[in-house]
Amino acid sequence: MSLNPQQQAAVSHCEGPLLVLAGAGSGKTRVIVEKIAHLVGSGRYPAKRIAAITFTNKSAKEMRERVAKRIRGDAAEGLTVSTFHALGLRMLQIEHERAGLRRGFSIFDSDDSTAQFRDLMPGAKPDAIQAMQGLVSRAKNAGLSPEQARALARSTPEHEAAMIYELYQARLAAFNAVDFDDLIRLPVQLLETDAECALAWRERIGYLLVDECQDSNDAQYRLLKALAGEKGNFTAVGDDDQSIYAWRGANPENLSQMARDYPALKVVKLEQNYRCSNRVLRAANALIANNPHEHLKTLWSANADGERIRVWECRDAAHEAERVAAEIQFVNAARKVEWSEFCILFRSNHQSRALEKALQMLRVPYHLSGGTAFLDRGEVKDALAWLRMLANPDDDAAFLRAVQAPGRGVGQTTLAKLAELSRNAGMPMSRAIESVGLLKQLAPRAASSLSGFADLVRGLRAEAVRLPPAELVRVLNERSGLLAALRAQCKTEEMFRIRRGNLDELADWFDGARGGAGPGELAASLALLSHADKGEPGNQVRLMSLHAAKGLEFRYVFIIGVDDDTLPHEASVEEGRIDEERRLLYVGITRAKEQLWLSYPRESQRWGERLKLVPSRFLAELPAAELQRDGADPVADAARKKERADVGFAAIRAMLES
Ligand SMILES: Nc1ncnc2c1ncn2[C@@H]1O[C@H](COP(=O)(O)OP(=O)(O)OP(=O)(O)O)[C@@H](O)[C@H]1O
Ligand SMILES: [Mg+2]
Repeated sequence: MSLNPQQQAAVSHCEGPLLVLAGAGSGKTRVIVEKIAHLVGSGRYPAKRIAAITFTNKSAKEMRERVAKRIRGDAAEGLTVSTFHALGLRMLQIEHERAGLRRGFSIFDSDDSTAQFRDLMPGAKPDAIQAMQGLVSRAKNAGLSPEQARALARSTPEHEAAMIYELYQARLAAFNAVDFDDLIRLPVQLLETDAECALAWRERIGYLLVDECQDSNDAQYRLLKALAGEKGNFTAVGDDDQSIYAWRGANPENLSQMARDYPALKVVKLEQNYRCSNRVLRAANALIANNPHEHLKTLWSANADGERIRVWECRDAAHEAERVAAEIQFVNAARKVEWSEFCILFRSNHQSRALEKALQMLRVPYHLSGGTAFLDRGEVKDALAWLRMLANPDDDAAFLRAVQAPGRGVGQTTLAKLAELSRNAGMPMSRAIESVGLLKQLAPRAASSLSGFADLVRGLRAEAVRLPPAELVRVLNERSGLLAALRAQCKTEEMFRIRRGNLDELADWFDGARGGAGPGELAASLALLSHADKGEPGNQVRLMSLHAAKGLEFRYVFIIGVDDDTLPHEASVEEGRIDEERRLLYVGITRAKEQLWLSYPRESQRWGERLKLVPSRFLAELPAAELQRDGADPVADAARKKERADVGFAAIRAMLES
């Protein structure tokens, strides 16, 4: 597979900033991989001075594997391939002192943050709390410090938000903790204000490559700029038609801002799509042409036309799921296709339920990304809270979770009182319980329970120094009482086996993590793993959301729920964000290499009532010549039916014979 001339130009341009702006499947990610190989191979940069930024941990892993295949031996050693957040975390771990943090600092997940906001806004409704949290997060992603936010505030709500931001940040500092947004904001602030530090990092990272650049937010773009410096030794690749994270603060404008910030920016466009069948590509082109464009980039493909896109109208979601499952089983048997070559995409996670049921019924093996939310499991969160507390005595949020997992007869009133006493004494809660004088002010039963807890924590802290992290997790699960509580909680042995499995998986993960890192650092990097990244799918049909499918490709792709309530999502319609929904479908369609199915239910159940659905408005934007609708071609339908029946019988015969 040789590179085309434009790709070659992108790979060999090594001095100064480069932006590759191109549509789906045109080889942008491939350019990044080849470029890393080129930079290392030509001796311009050793691998340890190169950092490639990807959008998810999953794509980071994939890129690492692709690079390992391209570069032989240990020449790739020390290469950084990570997400913006993981890079920010590493920077903070190295620069913790400059950033005002102590070793072992914690990362607050959004639940931890919400709890803080709730506390700072007593009596406020959940909606108001969520809105405030969003506002503060937006300020952080715009790279503002609390002081800057205050200076910029114009209205009363803005003043209020700036004030809450300041209080929230003070809490984080007291807990020796950062939140996800800080993982980018703090490194940016460091690099922008500390010239010496910036210089050191530019020395450390000589060349930067950023994939999926259209989905970076302002703070991430600033991190890129601060790391790349004025010379701008970077390669960014992106596609404004695939910007699907505006709701999370992504700003595709950064792509044009880049041209203003770097007058020397070289822009390379790629126009050949290597991924999709021609029909799929023509459909995708036609769809996205409905969005406003400065420059419409039309992709072409030398691939075969392929089969027409099937459009299915189904009775309801259950019927839709059954048809999809049956079709997959049919294609798998008839064309000898591996399960892992199929992918089913949906707009919202709840849509996977009907699919799972249908796939289970037909015994089709599948892997659901995101849905299992390993890190959201109560027992895993409990164990992580324990680890956080052991590594960071200042982390009150972790303390509060751990002291109640399992419950030890310490009620909310006592905990509130303890919080107050420790605040007055100027120490974190996990230290306050070491003080006999302080405990005396609590009810005797609770005090004795807390003092027992303090002994337990002291003992485990000693183990934490001694034991390898994975071993620590195992010891912790036993001694903390987490396992025993889990056993008592589970109604069946089977249930206990599954949930205990989650804890084992956590220990395994620590086993596999890079050597030398302490439990605190590991807990921090684990907090960064998005759910979609956990668990290795085998030879299984993939189920995932359209958002999670970005950058991936599959031979056979099904997109379900292409109705006018789901895609475009009704909330987006109300808020006038149709263009982003169209991009989302564009991303979905362009995942397909060989064949694509689009389906929608005629009705759905909502709050116990039947709701009539109409096909998505986007279906009307696809060229009719590329589609094959249900019932539109009776002859073809009949032929397929017969073929399917034959294969069906063959499958049953095979089953009976085996
Ligand atoms: N010059 C080439 N010759 C043959 N195949 C290629 C070439 N360039 C890329 N490909 C293949 O095309 C497919 C799409 O490439 P890649 O994933 O890099 O595209 P992309 O632009 O990153 O897509 P997306 O926008 O979806 O992220 C891959 O299977 C890749 O191996
Ligand atoms: Mg890509």
